Amino acid sequence: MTNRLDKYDYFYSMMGNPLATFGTIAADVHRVRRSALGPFFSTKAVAEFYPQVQSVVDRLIERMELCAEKAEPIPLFYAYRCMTVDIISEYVFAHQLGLLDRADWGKYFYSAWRSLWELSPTTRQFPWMIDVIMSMPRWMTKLTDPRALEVVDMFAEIDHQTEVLLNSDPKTIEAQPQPTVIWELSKSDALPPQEKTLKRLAVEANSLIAAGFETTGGTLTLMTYLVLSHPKVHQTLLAELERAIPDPSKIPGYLVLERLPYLFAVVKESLRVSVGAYSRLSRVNRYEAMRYKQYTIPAGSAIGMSALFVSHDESIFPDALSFIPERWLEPDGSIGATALRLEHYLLTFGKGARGCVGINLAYAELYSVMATVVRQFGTRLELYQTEERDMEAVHDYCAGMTRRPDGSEGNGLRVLVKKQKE
Ligand code: HEM
Repeated sequence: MTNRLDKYDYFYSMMGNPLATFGTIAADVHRVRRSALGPFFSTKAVAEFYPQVQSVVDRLIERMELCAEKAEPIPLFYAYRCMTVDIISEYVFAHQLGLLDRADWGKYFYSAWRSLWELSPTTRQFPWMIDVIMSMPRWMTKLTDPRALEVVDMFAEIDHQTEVLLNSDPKTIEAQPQPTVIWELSKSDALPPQEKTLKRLAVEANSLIAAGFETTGGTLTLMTYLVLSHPKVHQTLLAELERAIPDPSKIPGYLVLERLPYLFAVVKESLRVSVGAYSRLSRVNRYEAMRYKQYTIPAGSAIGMSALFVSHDESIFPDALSFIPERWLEPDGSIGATALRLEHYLLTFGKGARGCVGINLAYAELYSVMATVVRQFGTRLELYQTEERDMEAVHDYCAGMTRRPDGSEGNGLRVLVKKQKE
């Protein structure tokens, strides 16, 4: 069978701009874009960028400490999303969108995005609606839904930052210790000139920020909840981190962290439980018919599968609805053949040519945040008025989404950090 599978344009029309790598429909166009983009998300590239990741995580910790002093609950649902936006925007165009500094923990920003996702089943049927929303004058958008202005303004800000970056002095950009993705793409020999226009690069920047923000923020939210609602897991993880990291202000790089067996198991099991994309990620073979068992699938048919069916398959993950990090480890608690076997069935990042390009960055964030938050706050960290229903994926907007965290449907993840004893 050919591996030239296109994305299914009907399915992706509601969320992917076809100019971006994510939303590219045709396999041959995608191959060119991915080959230019991929190297900036390799293990080596992410390791070079990692100090920036850790510095944003440290800012989160500082803000959490301030809340601890005032005995204020921390809306981690929002805080994690602020952090992931700031990290990915730093990498994409060397300019953080600054959500972590917002007094409201980016609640307004999230609410605007959320409205866009909630519209997505409708815009899939009527894709022209997106263009209508985007081309409305500001006053009309404000009148229709003031929250949508936040999204429209963010798109405009991303276009602006892309332009600022592309007009920067090369010496300033190239003096930075790590590459800046959009800058590097604009200079890439792997892309023809029409792929390096301001318009296309701004769409790519936009798409990278969208792809890297809710996904990683959502996984971190669920993972923190799972750890805190399983006291034995929390204790075991904390004990491992205390042994491996004697000084909590010196968190090692993620390539070191991912070798800590229990942390590794917590991250993998959280990814499995989170599922990622609940929808069937649809593909089309335009070129030839495909065979599945005794069936022939005609060329041009859409096919797809949801990761949910594998991550909840009892024959692979017994007691699949339970959170059991130990299932990833050998009986002696080490990482070995079991992890290798189960990894094959972990579809949260997708697989193959259209699998997640940001997987290494996502892992860097998951390991860094989990190690830092748990090691830093230890047993001072506890859930605050958060219930299982706040974590359930009850909406399928491609990614599974929880109830709105603004009190209208649920409350998201909130934690309390008890004040440090003098
Ligand atoms: C836990 C976090 C993440 C999860 C669960 C996740 C999941 C996925 C999945 C399932 C896909 C395949 C989508 C499809 O087939 O339509 C995908 C693609 C993609 N992801 Fe992620 N992702 C995560 C983090 C990130 C990050 C941090 C970035 C930042 C760059 C990113 C960028 C992308 C891009 C650009 C694609 C499209 C790849 C292509 O078509 O070549 N993701 N992701």
